[in-house]
Amino acid sequence: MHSPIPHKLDDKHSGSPSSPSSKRSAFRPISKMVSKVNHEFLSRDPFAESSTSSSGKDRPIHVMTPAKSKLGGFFGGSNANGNATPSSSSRLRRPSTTASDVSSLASGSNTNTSSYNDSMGPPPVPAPMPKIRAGMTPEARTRHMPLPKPARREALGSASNPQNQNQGDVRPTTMRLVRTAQDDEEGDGLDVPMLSALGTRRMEEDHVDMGMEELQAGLEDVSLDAWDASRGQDETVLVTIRIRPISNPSDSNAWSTLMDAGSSRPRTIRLADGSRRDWHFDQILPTTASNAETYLTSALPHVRSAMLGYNSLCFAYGQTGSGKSHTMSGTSQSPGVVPLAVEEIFRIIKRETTREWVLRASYLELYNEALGDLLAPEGSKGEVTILNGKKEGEVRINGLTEMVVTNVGEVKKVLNIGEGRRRTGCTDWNERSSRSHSVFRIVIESRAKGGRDDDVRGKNKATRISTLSLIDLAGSERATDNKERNAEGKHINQSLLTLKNVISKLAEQSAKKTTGHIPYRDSKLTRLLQTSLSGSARISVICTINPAHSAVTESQSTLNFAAGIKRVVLNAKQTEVVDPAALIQQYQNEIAELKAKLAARDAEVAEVDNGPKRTTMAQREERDRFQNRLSELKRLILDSSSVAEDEVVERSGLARPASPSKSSIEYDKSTYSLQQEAHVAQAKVAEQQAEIEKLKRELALRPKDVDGRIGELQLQVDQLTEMTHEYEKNLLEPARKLREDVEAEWLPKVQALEARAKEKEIFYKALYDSVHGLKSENSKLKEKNARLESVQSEYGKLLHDLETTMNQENTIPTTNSESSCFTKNRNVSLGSDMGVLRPVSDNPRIPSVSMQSVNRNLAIANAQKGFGMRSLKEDSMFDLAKEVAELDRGLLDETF
Ligand SMILES: Nc1ncnc2c1ncn2[C@@H]1O[C@H](COP(=O)(O)OP(=O)(O)OP(=O)(O)O)[C@@H](O)[C@H]1O
Repeated sequence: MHSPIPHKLDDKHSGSPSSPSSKRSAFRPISKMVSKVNHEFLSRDPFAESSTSSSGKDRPIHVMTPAKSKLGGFFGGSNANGNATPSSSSRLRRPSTTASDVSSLASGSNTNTSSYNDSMGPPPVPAPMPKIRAGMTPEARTRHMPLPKPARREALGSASNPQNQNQGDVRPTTMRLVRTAQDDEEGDGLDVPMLSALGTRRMEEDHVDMGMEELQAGLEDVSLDAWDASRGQDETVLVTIRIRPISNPSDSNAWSTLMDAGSSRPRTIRLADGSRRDWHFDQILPTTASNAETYLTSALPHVRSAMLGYNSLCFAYGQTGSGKSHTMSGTSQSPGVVPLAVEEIFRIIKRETTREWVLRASYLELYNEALGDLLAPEGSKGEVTILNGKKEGEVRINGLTEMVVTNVGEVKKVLNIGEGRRRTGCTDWNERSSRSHSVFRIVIESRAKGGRDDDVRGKNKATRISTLSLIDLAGSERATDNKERNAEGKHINQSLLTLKNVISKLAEQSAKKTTGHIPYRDSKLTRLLQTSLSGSARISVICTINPAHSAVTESQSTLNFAAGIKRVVLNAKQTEVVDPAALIQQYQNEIAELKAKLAARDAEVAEVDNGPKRTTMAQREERDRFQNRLSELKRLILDSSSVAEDEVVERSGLARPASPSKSSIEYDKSTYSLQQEAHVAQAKVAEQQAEIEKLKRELALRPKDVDGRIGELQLQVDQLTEMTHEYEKNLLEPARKLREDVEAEWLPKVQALEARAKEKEIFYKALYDSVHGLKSENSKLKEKNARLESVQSEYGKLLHDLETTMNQENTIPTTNSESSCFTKNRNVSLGSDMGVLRPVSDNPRIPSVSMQSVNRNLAIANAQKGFGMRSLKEDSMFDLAKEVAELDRGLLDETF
């Protein structure tokens, strides 16, 4: 298989061919400039105002000046030399595809079913599945169609009105919103035709026929020119909304879609919560739409347009993680717009038998406001710059590598190289988020085959030159904690914001039919798209939205952008020019020259030597060179026979190596030429055989190498493990020693201190207990003392009372013996002569009554109570005396 031929764009021929042998210009590294960026991407939505202000303006108005409409350049046909003749640029109609489209798209992912049900659970992950046609019955339609709210809507008619009733339906299938005066006052922000003008049905079925079969059938056997002729005049951007499947199973679809009467696909979208704002677009693809369906409805017309000579642009726009890359690139199971478009290109080449083609592909990215060539040769800097084109508003790219491609496999190579170099990163929202805007571009040159000799030399032959640009924009996003992601995010948001501003201004000018300054230069993205956006390309925008409730704000912003770009009017022209700089022209010139040289050489040899056998080695080598170059050039110019039958039929074409291309056989070649060709072919076969053998040998050696390498790596791992152990040992040993020393020195001290502390604690406890005991004893003593005092005072009182009583009664029965005994023992006597009980003492200094003596006397008296000489008062005195004695004794005991 041949590799794509690199072809460098220089600043003289941006988008136009330069000699394949021309040297590549110098490269410089992709700059990683980080400029200050407006963080308010999501909040600053230029459409938020314009959409509300343009309420009721339902038709876009073309305002492009003729000069602008003819712009060429990077996305607008860089080879256009100004002689482009305006063709019947026409209103965009939905095309259909051929039978081969049908078969190729029917592989697995091309389901023919769609879901619009808000309340549905998560849709199935796209996977190969049989094609199901699940159209609604009229009954089902009727069952699911909600009745309009009475205050806002009224059915266009009732079941009794046959005008509003489909055959077989029991309810009207059309309804309309009635615009009330209140609506007009409030302004509902609608920038699209009111539903009243459209007649819509809310779709709640699980699966709806997307009309793919009709679409495909309609394109069958229709030539490109016939298809183009069937299109109308005016053209706007084809705007598709694609709702990705719900990723969180517990979430539900925040959006609902409505089907217009007579349309096979929904065109109106609104929030499922019933809010009044509707957005209206060319088509809305539900969560179940496959990549193939997306491609057929949204990109196929633009691929066809590009093959017809119209510059065409298809890009995906949407919040990060909403499915842009899935839509544009897809997977091997479900290829996206880019691989399907590539297949379509070769399918068309195969079908259009009257034309020949040259294709060249390039791939660039815009990362942090710096352009990078994704196909730049290894080691080169890949410097890419945007320059002004020949005409006002036209831009061209300088320094971009272009590969001449001849089959699907070569394009796959180009894509793989570019994809491999593209920057992606993990964000909070997308594990493999595109961190740059990427532009995959194919320049398509074609012209009619055959013609007069001078035509073959290309003098008078018109060439169609156009560019198909397929763009995967990076997604708008919020700030994160990651610095690098944030810096990238700022640049992404800045460029998308500028894109929004530019679209908003273009839409405004379209509506007002004015011209004015458009800030294309505010970002490289808009500068890159300038030629296309200014009207000279057919544009399709696939706006992807995430149906989650948490993403509603971002989705609304995306829908506003989509509504804005829908209002931009285009005026793309078919570029068919006589351009000597066209690559196909240069190739044809070179082929003609080589043919002439070879013919002259053959004639020379025949004349001199009458046969090829006598030619010199140098002559033979020169001839081989001519012949090889001729073969190579013929290979690069494609026609119907260049595309192998099986190359474009299978949907998985991109996943397998491309088949070798068939070159046309020339029956008028001389025997010598054929011999030479056979010789070259044999040499090539031998060379390839040697290469195969070499590869086989390498392959045979490989397991050993792998084992050896594994062994080496294992050794390294062991060494590293050992090093780690050593390191740990060395690092931990001093710490351990230090700990031991410190412990040895301080442990006894600490223990002694702890023991002392414990002793002190015990001592303090004992002290505390004894103080506590003393305190309590003290308080008891105080109590007893108080009681003693009270007893004493009572005793005194009683004594006093006794004395008083005795004085009054004057009689205490005593005997002489008793009183003498009493007197004798205690120096106290009871003077019987006086008749009163009073202390009697020999010592006149002894007080008359002493506590102790009385006590003793009374005790004695008590002992003598058997004599019966005491009165009642004496008894109580005895008791008291007894008590006092006890107290006395107690006090004495406690004291000692
Ligand atoms: N229609 C869809 N069907 C199935 N899976 C989808 C669909 N859309 C998106 N996805 C999945 O969602 C994830 C994010 O999608 P994708 O990378 O395409 O988002 P993005 O918009 O390109 O994000 P970013 O701007 O961050 O690059 C991927 O795993 C992708 O496979």
